[in-house]
Amino acid sequence: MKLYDISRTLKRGMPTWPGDTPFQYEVSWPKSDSGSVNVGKLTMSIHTGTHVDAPFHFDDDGRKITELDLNLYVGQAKLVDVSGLESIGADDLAQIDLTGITRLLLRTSSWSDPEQFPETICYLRPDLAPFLAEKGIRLIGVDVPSVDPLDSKELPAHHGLHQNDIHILEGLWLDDVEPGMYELIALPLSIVEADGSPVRAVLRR
Ligand SMILES: Nc1ccccc1C(=O)C[C@H](N)C(=O)O
Ligand SMILES: [Zn+2]
Ligand SMILES: [Zn+2]
Repeated sequence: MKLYDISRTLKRGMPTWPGDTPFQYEVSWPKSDSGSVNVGKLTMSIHTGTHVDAPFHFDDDGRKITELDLNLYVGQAKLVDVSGLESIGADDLAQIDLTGITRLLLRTSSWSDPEQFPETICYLRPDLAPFLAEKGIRLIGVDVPSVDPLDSKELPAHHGLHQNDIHILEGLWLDDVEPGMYELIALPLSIVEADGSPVRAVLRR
């Protein structure tokens, strides 16, 4: 069965949130020194590329990544194209059949240059979270670095999704997949205390 990779490749120089830790991978202990192996070292912000936000990211009392239900990151998902919208609210999804859908992936196509951090993105309006919760959705995935506007400090979409028990997956790469139903696999790493985790996200028909 074909796997569609919907993750962004992690590499030096890749875009990160302004002021955040740059991504770096290096062989910190080369074979010539260790005598047997090359040993790599990774430095990165958790919010680089394709990643899961844990509630602790935006709420000091929120759950950490190891406390989240793994079942939400594996299973049936619907990929919907909402390209061309400035933001997404309940009205924009009213015509889409979401019955029985637990995981919803939104292709906004609003991060035009993947080599640069975007200046503006399509964001989720506050009325979306209660609407999705009512439909039974527990996980939302987007192809942008945030579900809120990039200059937002209050983060209404993050908080609204959290209040409605909807988990957040950000920075997906959805350009190479057709809208439709898939199996999603996007498991966060088990990092104690962490506010999120990078994921390798894939879809399977
Ligand atoms: N990495 C950051 C560094 C500084 C300020 C914000 C961030 C974020 O990642 C927030 C964003 N709203 C997010 O979706 O997770
Ligand atoms: Zn994030
Ligand atoms: Zn976020």
